[in-house]
Amino acid sequence: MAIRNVPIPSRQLYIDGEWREPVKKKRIPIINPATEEIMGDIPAATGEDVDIAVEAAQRALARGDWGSTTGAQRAKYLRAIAAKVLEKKSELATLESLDSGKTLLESAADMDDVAACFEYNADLAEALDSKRKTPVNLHLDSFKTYVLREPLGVAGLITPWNYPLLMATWKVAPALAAGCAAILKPSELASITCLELGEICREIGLPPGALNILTGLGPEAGAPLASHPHVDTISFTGSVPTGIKIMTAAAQFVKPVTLELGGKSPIIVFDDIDNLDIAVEWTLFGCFANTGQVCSATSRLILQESIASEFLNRLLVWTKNIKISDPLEEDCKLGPVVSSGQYEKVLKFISNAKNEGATILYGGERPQHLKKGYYVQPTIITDVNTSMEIWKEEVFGPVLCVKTFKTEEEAIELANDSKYGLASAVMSKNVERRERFTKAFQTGIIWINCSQPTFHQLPWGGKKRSGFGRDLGEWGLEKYLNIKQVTEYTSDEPWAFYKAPSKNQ
Ligand SMILES: NC(=O)c1ccc[n+]([C@@H]2O[C@H](COP(=O)([O-])OP(=O)(O)OC[C@H]3O[C@@H](n4cnc5c(N)ncnc54)[C@H](O)[C@@H]3O)[C@@H](O)[C@H]2O)c1
Ligand SMILES: C[N+](C)(C)CCCC=O
Ligand code: NA
Repeated sequence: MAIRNVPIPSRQLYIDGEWREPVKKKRIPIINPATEEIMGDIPAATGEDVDIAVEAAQRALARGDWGSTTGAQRAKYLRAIAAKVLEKKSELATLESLDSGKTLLESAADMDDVAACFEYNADLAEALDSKRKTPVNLHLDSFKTYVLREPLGVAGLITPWNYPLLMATWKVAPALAAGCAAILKPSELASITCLELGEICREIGLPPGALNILTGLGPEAGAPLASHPHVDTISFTGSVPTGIKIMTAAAQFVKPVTLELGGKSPIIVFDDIDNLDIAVEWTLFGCFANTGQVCSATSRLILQESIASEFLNRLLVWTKNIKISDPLEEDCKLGPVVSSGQYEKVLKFISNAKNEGATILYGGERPQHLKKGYYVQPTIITDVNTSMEIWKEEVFGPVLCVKTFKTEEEAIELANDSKYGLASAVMSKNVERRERFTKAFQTGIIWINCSQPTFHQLPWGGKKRSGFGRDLGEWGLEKYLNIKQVTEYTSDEPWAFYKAPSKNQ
């Protein structure tokens, strides 16, 4: 399905329903991580453009064509966006692969997820109409009360590069479903498909200002959004250090934020599993899908000692079978990491692990057959202890570290031995054991006998240093709503708290 040489569209910022050149006219080159070549460029917004976009968003909220819409009306726009994404699926998937290095297979799956997420949020928007005004019965004659669910206002959405259009959609779709006006700031490392979302919004006639898309650098475009006094909420997905900066900036205005940050998630494999190969494949997928650049990657394998050597042997056989190539090649299962910076970072983690005394059981280097591009072999690291960097820090690359355990207590202690708390996986056929682990895991997402399957009906997010708040499901929409209580005094009788003045007073 690949259109191999899809031209890279040259776009401006998408503000107020049209393409606008950034005030400072700056642009950022787009680099193809598979070839290291410059393919085009994206506009670089600054604070001046943020101001213009915020004003456009405020106008959209004040105008009837967006600000007074019902959920059902907004659902029509969301469904039209979903249909356009599917119509342009092969072009968008190819652009996503060219920009981020993800395999075409995964980019195509992302586009299906993007469309499905817009459709799902269209359903939520429709359902919102019946929940817009909810009476609350106090069983009192003198008061009538109800609760209104209203759009919160202007939503700032700041997203990462690992699933460029999908992570944006997890925020754009519910923000629009809720009736907010949104400003999306995608990652400067992969913004092409997010700009194409602007073109889709233009084509389907989304009211001007309802969604604005500002590409640019974090400190120049993201920071002014986070600290803008008229941005009512920030929803962020990205790294912990940036999350801290955003929370600090938002705190100056007591602005609500939700943070979906990184992780170092465990996958525990017990010796009671029925089928070793099935568990091996989930282990690989859990850590090497999207070249390991997944916030929820289960990158710490915690393996029961009794099956460790057999499991690792099988893991090696499967790992050697992974096709590493240009992400547009058929059957490619592992593409390059996103950028030279990420490439250096991943290799540094591997060399630090070696220097700390761990063993590189497999991989650890650039694949021999690929001379250009930011490629790293899928890497398996053993002889790891819990004080090592490789055990504690998120690599965000195809690197799995392994520790063994004897008892359940040991396994759970190792699993929870992390400052992060995004996801955990357990592989076991014992139902009671699985329940014990589900309860004991200190994370927001639990996978049983699998790792990574994600459904847009379910809440997505973590605890501890992985952040707070949820994307997806009905929880993903709630954060874009203002909950307003209305209390009406319905009695004809005076309140009679104060002594009433006499007639001649
Ligand atoms: N929990 C999740 O759902 C999830 C999903 C994807 C990625 N992640 C995490 O994201 C990280 C990788 O993504 P990344 O490198 O793009 O993260 P990042 O924090 O560098 O960048 C994320 C976004 O923030 C912007 N940004 C950077 N500095 C900023 C500032 N000072 N103010 C405002 N915005 C700023 C960037 O331009 C980008 O758009 C990993 O740690 C990963 O775990 C988490
Ligand atoms: C589990 N998914 C679908 C790969 C999405 C992960 C989002 C964070 O990186
Ligand atoms: Na890129």
